[in-house]
Amino acid sequence: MKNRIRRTMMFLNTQRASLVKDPYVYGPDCVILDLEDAVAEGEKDSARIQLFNTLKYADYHGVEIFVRINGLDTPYYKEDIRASVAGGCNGIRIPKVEQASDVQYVEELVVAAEKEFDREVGSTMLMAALESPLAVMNAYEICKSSRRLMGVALSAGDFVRTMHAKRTTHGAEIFSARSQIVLAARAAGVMAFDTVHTDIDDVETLKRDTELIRDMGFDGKSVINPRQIAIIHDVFTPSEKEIRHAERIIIALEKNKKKGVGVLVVDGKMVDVAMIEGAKRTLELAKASNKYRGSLI
Ligand SMILES: CC(=O)SCCNC(=O)CCNC(=O)[C@H](O)C(C)(C)COP(=O)(O)OP(=O)(O)OC[C@H]1O[C@@H](n2cnc3c(N)ncnc32)[C@H](O)[C@@H]1OP(=O)(O)O
Ligand SMILES: O=C([O-])CC(=O)C(=O)O
Ligand SMILES: [Mg+2]
Repeated sequence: MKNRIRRTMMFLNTQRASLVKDPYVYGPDCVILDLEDAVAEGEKDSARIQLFNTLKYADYHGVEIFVRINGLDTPYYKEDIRASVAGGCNGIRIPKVEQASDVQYVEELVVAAEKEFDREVGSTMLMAALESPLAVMNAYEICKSSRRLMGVALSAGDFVRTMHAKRTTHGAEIFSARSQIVLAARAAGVMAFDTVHTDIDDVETLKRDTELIRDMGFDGKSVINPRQIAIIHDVFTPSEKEIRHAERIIIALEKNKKKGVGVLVVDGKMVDVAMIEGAKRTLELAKASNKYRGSLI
């Protein structure tokens, strides 16, 4: 499904059997089985075999599975795509996408693999990681490149490297990339994901960064460690007050639509039809966190 709640997408090293067997226990919204940078150069083939077996035989209890394939400048990506599609992953995350044609090229290989392995053509989603200045400049074209493209992600490690910038805790070096990516994604109607936070013990920065990207309009964040999941989900969970306010907006707007009234006051604030989408999203996020059981007051 192209649109659903995806607050966390947790990377794991496909080389390590202890990681791939049951990552769903940590409760991420999605996992990313990584064949790219987490896997050592000499282990690419064995990681791919482990990937296929995991996709085929492990039960992830409904947690969505993406595979990060190796880059299009490596000898590995074609076999990575075949193994991912043959195993039946939900989607492929393409690293270091620079232009729309990179996505379209991968799509051609995915179609061929879907036919080869009797998968429904069109069933494998794609997402693109934007990891360079050129990729960020081309963000809108990339977001519009394919009907299969579910979303785009900022990858700050490689972005900062290719910008000759320095990764900081205040994040000024990635602010323009974040802005451009979330704008492009929203304009194209796809989802936007923020980068990983590599300092696992720095909970304060992770929390602050997540609040920032939530307020900018991002849908979620890439994650490298299970300890980061609850922190991010917590930031994306609306408060009781926000839930009740969202409910009152929906009820009031529905009621007044019938009467031909477009603008009204709820909890002392002006609301109009433009706010209904935000209110519904608040309830979706509340449901995802098990904080809401559909009471509508
Ligand atoms: C810049 C990029 O490209 S990022 C994307 C590529 N990088 C990755 O995929 C790395 C993913 N993360 C990891 O491999 C690990 O979290 C590390 C190496 C960073 C740290 O590992 P650890 O020091 O073991 O972390 P920690 O002590 O918090 O682990 C706690 C438990 O969670 C497990 N765990 C840690 N990370 C993950 C993960 N990403 N997915 C699933 N399980 C994990 C550990 O195996 C451990 O399990 P155990 O208690 O049964 O032994
Ligand atoms: O996709 C990510 O967030 C991780 C990554 O590759 C990077 O930071 O370069
Ligand atoms: Mg990278």
